[in-house]
Amino acid sequence: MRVPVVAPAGDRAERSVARPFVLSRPHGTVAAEGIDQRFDSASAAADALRSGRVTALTGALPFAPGHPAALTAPHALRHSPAPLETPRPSLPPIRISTALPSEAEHVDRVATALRLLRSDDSDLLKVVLARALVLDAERPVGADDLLAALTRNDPLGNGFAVDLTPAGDVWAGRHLVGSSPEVLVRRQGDRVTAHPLAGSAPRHPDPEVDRATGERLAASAKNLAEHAHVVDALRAALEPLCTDLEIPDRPSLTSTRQLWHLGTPVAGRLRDPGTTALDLALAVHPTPAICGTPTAAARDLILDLEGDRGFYAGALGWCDADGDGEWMVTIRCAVLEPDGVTLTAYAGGGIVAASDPADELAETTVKFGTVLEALGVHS
Ligand SMILES: C=C(O[C@H]1C=CC=C(C(=O)O)[C@@H]1O)C(=O)O
Repeated sequence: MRVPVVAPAGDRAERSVARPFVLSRPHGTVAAEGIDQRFDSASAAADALRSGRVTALTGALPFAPGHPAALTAPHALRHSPAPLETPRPSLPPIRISTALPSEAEHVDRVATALRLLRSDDSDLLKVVLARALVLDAERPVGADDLLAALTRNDPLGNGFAVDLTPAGDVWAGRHLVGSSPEVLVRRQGDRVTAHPLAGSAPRHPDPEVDRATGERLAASAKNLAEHAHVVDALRAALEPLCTDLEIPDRPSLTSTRQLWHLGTPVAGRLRDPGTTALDLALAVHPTPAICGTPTAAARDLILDLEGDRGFYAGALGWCDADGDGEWMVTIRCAVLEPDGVTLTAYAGGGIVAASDPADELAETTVKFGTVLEALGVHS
């Protein structure tokens, strides 16, 4: 999957979100107001926060290390204690124009990954492969309207919009929008929490079938194996940074409007109060929920098969002067081009030795539902 490059439109400013960052969550909304400084380097931004040169950071981290981040030090960080409440936006008709790659090519890529996962010559245990859909809106749409549509369509009020301009010229005027159900890491004082998700099944309109589907997922050896990689990686990344790490032995069921997931609530206490939420996000990213195991082998295969993912499968969030903050895994999302009419939506799924290519394709189709349903796109 290559991120399409579209020439910036002259009237970009009119359509950019007034706020460079908004994250709506069930427990509250955080919005950035004004821009003091922009960073394309996460480590430079983390240093600036630690030294007190900036008082807060918001934005997005890319999937691949070394690629530009899109971080903003805002004038102010506004907190409100509820999910974003907005009037229903009036969106133009939006249609799917292109699948990147084609469905057949995605199936081929999964088959390639399976050959490695099943080979004695490879140490690959899990890899998350993704595909993209390019969407065309009939007339220009603003990131704020997409944020409103995504947040209103999520039963819990999850939604985000991030201005990607700090990442440099190619990203100027582009916005990342979505509704992620997955908390990468959250810090409140010395309390650290995370809620990794991996393992999926589609929801069903019939409540009995729906419940049975969830129960089957909770007992599925293939999905439990897929999930265990994520929990193991989080434990390894958080243990040096936390005491009293509590991780249940088995995942529990969690759901979105479109999917059941296996999720594990993780909690611990910070060893060093100087470790910020951004430091924690950089320590745990990329988890095997969006990359794989071992990390380097999975990332190399992803970059080889898909090309640059940009900000899909990265992280987005905020961090304040106390070091508190929340970072979400960048999934169930799309990038809006500066022209306001072109969107690229992304969906991926974890592949393990027991995966089936056709099922994996179907899983990505269901995952696209989060963005497509919210925007009224019919495929
Ligand atoms: C990579 C995605 O989802 C992740 C999060 C939950 C379940 C997943 C799965 O079952 O494969 C993925 O790990 C995505 O939505 O693009």
